[in-house]
Formats: sequence, C-alpha cells, structure tokens
Amino acid sequence: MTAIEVRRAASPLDDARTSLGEAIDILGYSDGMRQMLATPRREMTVAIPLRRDNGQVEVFTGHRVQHNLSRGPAKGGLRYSAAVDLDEVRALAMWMTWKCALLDVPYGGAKGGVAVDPRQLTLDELERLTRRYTSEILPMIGPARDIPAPDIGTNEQTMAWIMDTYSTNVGYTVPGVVTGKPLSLGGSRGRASATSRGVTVIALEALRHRGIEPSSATAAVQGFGKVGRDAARFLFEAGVRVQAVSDVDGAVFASGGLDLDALGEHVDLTGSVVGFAAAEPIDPADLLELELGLLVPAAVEGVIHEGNADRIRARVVVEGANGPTTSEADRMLAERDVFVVPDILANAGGVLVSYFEWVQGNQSYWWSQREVEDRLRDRMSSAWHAVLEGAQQRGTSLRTAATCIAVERVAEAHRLRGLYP
Ligand SMILES: NC(=O)C1=CN([C@@H]2O[C@H](COP(=O)(O)OP(=O)(O)OC[C@H]3O[C@@H](n4cnc5c(N)ncnc54)[C@H](OP(=O)(O)O)[C@@H]3O)[C@@H](O)[C@H]2O)C=CC1
Ligand SMILES: O=C(O)CCC(=O)C(=O)O
Repeated sequence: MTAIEVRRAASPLDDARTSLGEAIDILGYSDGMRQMLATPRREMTVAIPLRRDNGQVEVFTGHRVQHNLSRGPAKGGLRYSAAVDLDEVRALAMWMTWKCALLDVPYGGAKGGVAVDPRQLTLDELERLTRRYTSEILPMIGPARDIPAPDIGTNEQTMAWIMDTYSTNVGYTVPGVVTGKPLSLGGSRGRASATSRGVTVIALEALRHRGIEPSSATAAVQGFGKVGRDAARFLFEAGVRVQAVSDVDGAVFASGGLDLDALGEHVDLTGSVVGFAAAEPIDPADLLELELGLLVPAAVEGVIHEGNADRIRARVVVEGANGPTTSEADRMLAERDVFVVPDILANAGGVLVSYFEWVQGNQSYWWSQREVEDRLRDRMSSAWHAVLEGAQQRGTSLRTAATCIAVERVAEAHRLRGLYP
C-alpha cells in the first residue's frame, strides 16, 4: 500500500474536464469550442521492450500526449511511475496547456509517461528504457514540436539521455529538444529549484492575502522530491515553521518546526524521511489533516478527495503537485472557506524556467541565477495578481479564474489562426 491514500470516484481526466467545463460555461463558448479544447490533438502509445540486467526482456507501456498546439510547440514533463495510464497523461497534458497560457509562455501543452516504478530498475536499465522510449516517440518531439522536461520519477539525467538519443538520430546536437537538462549540457541556472521557488512565491502571496504573516505561519509539505523538498526549504527560509513532510514511505512531524538541513542529510543517506530522529513519525494521511496555516501537496493527484476534504484544517492549500485536489473536494473546501491556489498557477515556476532555458538555448546566451530568479518572481507575481483579480471580478474560485484566463488565450489563438470560426 502506498503511504499516501489516494481515494477517488473520478479520474484526473474527469477533474481536468470539470475545471474546463466550468470555465467554458462562464466564457459562454460553443459546444464545438468546448469539444476542441477538451480533446488532445495527438496521442502516441508505445511498447518499450527493455532488456533487464539479468538478460530477460520486459515490455513497458509509454505515452506522449499533445493536448494543444495553438500557441506554440507542445511542452510538458515526462513521468515514470507505476500509476501512469493514458487518461492520467491526457489530464496532465491538458493542465500543461492552461499553465503555459496562464503564464503567457508561447507553448501548447503535452505530457509523457511510462508505466514503470523507476526504483525497481538499475541506472543502466533506466538509460535503456529512456533511450527506447525516446526512439519510439521521436516523430512527435523536437525543439519546435514538443519539448519534454522532468516530472515524477525523472530528472536531469533522463533529459540528457533523451537529448542524446534525439541528437544521435538527427545527426547533430539539439539541446532544445528537452529542458531541465544538466547545466553542462545547456540547462538553465535555477531550473532544478524553479517549481519550488514558484510555489513559495505564490504561497507567501496567498498567506498574506489571507492575513497570515509568513513568520507566524505553520506548514506541511506532502512529497519530498524535486518540488516538495526545496519548497519546504524556501518556506523555512521565508520564516514559515514547516512542521511536517512526507514521502511515499512515511511522514515526520516536529511541532517546533523541522530542521530541514538535518532532514535533507538524513534523506540523502537513507533515501527517505522515515527514521529521522529529530522528529516524530506520523501517519502520512494525518499530515493532510493537521491544523496549519499552509498545506502544500507536492506528490501525486487525488490526495485531497471527498473522503478527507472535510477534515482538512489548513487555511491555505497551495498545489505544488498537479491535480492533488479532486473536483468534489475542491467544492467541499470552498464551502469551508479553505483557500485553494490551483496547480496551473502554483507550480508554474517549473515550466516558466523551462521556457527561460529554451530561450537561453536559442540565443546561446546564459543568464545568471539572479536574472532567472528575478524574472521567475516577477512573472509568478503578475500571474498571481491577474488570477486574484479575475476571481474577484467574476466571483469565482482561483482555479476557475485561472482556467478562464488560460482558456480565453488558447481560444483566441484558435480563432486568430482560423482553425475555428
Ligand atoms: N518537477 C517539476 O518541475 C514539476 C513537478 N510538478 C508536479 O509536482 C509533483 C511532484 O513532482 P516531483 O517533485 O518532480 O516528483 P519527484 O519524483 O521528484 O518526487 C515525488 C515525491 O512524491 C512522493 N510520491 C510519489 N508517488 C507517490 C505516491 N503514489 N504516494 C505518495 N507519495 C508519492 C515521492 O516519494 P519518494 O521520494 O519516497 O519516492 C517523492 O517524495 C507532481 O505532481 C508533478 O507533476 C509540477 C510542476 C513542475
Ligand atoms: O518544465 C516543463 O516543461 C514542464 C513541467 C511540468 O511537467 C509541469 O509543470 O507539470
């Protein structure tokens, strides 16, 4: 059993379509436009035969979905997780479309996934799997077509293998085919921590908006991976008392605040937050229900659902993960005045700096860490204010306001291009 309970009646794709439907009802678009925006443009499902180190062959299933291409090349991460399926990838691709449009980066939305638990493979096996997946989806990707990046279970090394496999096939080095690359291969300063920085910018805005000073706030972060770990650290640096964090194996709690440096060292040594001596172990499900200023779900979809939404006691929820709150839970939280900042705004710092990486690569001119972080902060803050204003003007949740802004931009691109009358 996974440590974090994911219980849901609907799928992430249902949730994604519900949010889109609510935005379209407000915008008053036709059924044709509704169908067009709900439907992925291109999908590819591939079989990935992998020779394991012991010589046996196992076949894995991978997907790449391009949800929308009206504003530019498709963009979105690649996920390695046993839970990956086509509908999940479709939902994640749709959210990428809205996220890119909301931040006004010139991309459409895409996502990829392989149904594999990367922890069960050796590094050599992961490399072979990645190269074969890349070869299979090669016709879909490219710096002007579709640009993968890291997501759950993938990292800079995965991007380097994709870049190399693509480049070997076309006959020259193409750094722009992926973002989230190692710095030495044309990655951007600040990309590795960009999603977490963006989450923190938005979390601090949201806390202040709700009248909570960060220096007196408490927080919990679910997920201690690429997003959760740095988000916890940046929140701590901003004065927030981070009381609890979790990973797939368990959760730890310290009422006076976790020593995140010591916890980081423990995780580097052991691979998990479990067993950290300077905190008490708690049930990961209880982390979500702590009385807090701020809850940051930064793991997987569907963790706040109709079965636990009425027990969430955080005043502000900032979605570091994609789709952590189901549509039903969203409604229940709104009724209880829990302030939810949606994924397409809260975690957009990652794709924003991916865009900066692509821009720097196109110019072969590199920005300093400071430049990247300043631009990230500016664009995240502007998006926050636009969404907040939209929500106030329309009298909607932040999620609906954010989706409306994004959908309007995508629909306008369709109209101007003449793809839709
Ligand atoms: N990386 C990025 O730039 C971006 C990521 N996101 C989203 O943020 C979320 C986290 O991504 P990221 O940090 O990159 O992924 P990582 O793989 O780096 O970390 C994921 C974390 O979540 C935990 N986790 C994974 N699966 C489960 C599960 N089934 N139940 C409970 N916990 C689980 C992992 O535990 P363990 O360490 O024990 O495996 C780990 O702590 C995802 O929703 C992703 O789509 C959004 C925008 C950008
Ligand atoms: O950096 C990117 O291109 C995509 C990041 C991502 O997958 C996401 O925002 O969910």
